[in-house]
Amino acid sequence: MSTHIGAKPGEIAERVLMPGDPLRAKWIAEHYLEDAKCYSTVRSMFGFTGTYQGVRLSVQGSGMGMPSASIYAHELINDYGVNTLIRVGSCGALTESLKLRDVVAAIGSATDSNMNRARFDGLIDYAPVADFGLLRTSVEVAERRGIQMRVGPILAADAFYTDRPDLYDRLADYGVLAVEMESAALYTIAARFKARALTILTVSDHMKTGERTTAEERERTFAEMVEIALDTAIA
Ligand SMILES: O=P(O)(O)O[C@H]1O[C@H](CO)[C@@H](O)[C@H]1O
Ligand SMILES: O=c1cc[nH]c(=O)[nH]1
Repeated sequence: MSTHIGAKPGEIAERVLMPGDPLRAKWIAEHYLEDAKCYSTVRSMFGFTGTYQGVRLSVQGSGMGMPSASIYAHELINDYGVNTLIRVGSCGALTESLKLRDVVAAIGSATDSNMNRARFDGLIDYAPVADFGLLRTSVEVAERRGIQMRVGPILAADAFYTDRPDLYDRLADYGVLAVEMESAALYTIAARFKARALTILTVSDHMKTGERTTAEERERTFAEMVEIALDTAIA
């Protein structure tokens, strides 16, 4: 096992879906994978491997925020040979052009995290971006499935609760669609270790209208996003 994942060598597939919520990982495994086997319960951050349409695939919870997601992305790639990571998460919409439950693919990720500033000695504003091939495939899959998926930049924020909603409005002026808490770290770590990464999100909260989904919906009802991610992962 690695420091935070209790799998034996070979128990994790090369392609992994990564929700923040470990119970969403369980739900995805139970609903979409055949012969799903739980390979890790360390910290209750569940991971499962099974097959989807005959292709071996894993689902691993990553927790909330960039420090947690960084640990799982790092260990999946470096300790288990994972080469494809697709985050399936929830997000807050920053623009009225998005509705609750819309699906968003993150082409790039702005961030207020200090992790990349530290990585580049505060001298470079590194631009974390999605793998182009995965992004293109996800767009094709969404079109094929008749799902309207928005593609654009998002914000990966360190804090869920903000004192500066004015900055969300300013980001929206610059085309940033939504806020979540992991994508910048995921894209950066994947780039560093030559893996492919993509973030697909469902709008669970709306910053402009105040609407929100329930915790149960966040765990279970993001099927369109999950199905796009599964088809993209095995393409
Ligand atoms: O639904 P998940 O994947 O956890 O993603 C979002 O939800 C959490 C906050 O509620 C953060 O992890 C954020 O990125
Ligand atoms: O990070 C997140 C995730 C969902 N909704 C938000 O407002 N923020």
